[in-house]
Amino acid sequence: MVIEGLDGAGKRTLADGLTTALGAKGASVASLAFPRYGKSVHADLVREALHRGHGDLADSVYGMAMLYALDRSGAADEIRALRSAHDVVLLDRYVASNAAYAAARLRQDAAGEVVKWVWELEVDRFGLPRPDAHLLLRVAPAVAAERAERRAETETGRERDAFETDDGLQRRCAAVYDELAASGWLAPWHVLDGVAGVDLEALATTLLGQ
Ligand SMILES: Nc1ncnc2c1ncn2[C@@H]1O[C@H](COP(=O)(O)OP(=O)(O)O)[C@@H](O)[C@H]1O
Ligand SMILES: Cc1cn([C@H]2C[C@H](O)[C@@H](COP(=O)(O)OP(=O)(O)O)O2)c(=O)[nH]c1=O
Repeated sequence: MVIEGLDGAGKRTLADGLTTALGAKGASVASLAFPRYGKSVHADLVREALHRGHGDLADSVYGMAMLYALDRSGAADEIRALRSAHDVVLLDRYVASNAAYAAARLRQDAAGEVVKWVWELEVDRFGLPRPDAHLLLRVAPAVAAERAERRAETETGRERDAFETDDGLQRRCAAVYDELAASGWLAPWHVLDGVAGVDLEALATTLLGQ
């Protein structure tokens, strides 16, 4: 089960809440967040590039997308193992993040070239496990930006990065996410209203009933 959405949408908060709600129903839950900072060299390079390290690396849409994909590729076996050991595996961001952000950066839509490239690279070539479903935590870009900014003020080590401070990118990314959800890209999508709030108990029941 993959949670997707803009920076600051509340994905980590949802993952924590859902883990508790699923656990209360007796389900065993494992979770993993991408990029795997501190666990994969590719993820650490991403973070450094987003904070202006490594020269002009962050300017390359395909270069950055390749690093995110390599991080996931290194986790493929772990995901498979978690899947066989747990009822639910919750992933905070996955392949669709690459599709949404790369398309938004290149001003393409969900039918564009880079979204196809992401699929060919990560699904066809790297053989990453396909999710059963996506949860799109949908909030207006302005709300996500405000939450990310507040988090940056209160949590150390969470300074907003090059993508998070780019309002235009976040707006275009929201539009691509909506298109990916509407087309059922890679797996079915459930759209959640991240402003009204999510009924965790009802969501846990729905997910376990699938
Ligand atoms: N439903 C919500 N209402 C208000 N604030 C929220 C909500 N969900 C998360 N937040 C806050 O917004 C910030 C970003 O949430 P987080 O879960 O870290 O987002 P993400 O993982 O999508 O970047 C955090 O400070 C969090 O406490
Ligand atoms: C996982 C992933 C993230 N991203 C982007 C989304 C975010 O703007 C950025 C960092 O990921 P994020 O999960 O938001 O990390 P942080 O803990 O720093 O908030 O990387 C991609 O472009 N492709 C991907 O595959």
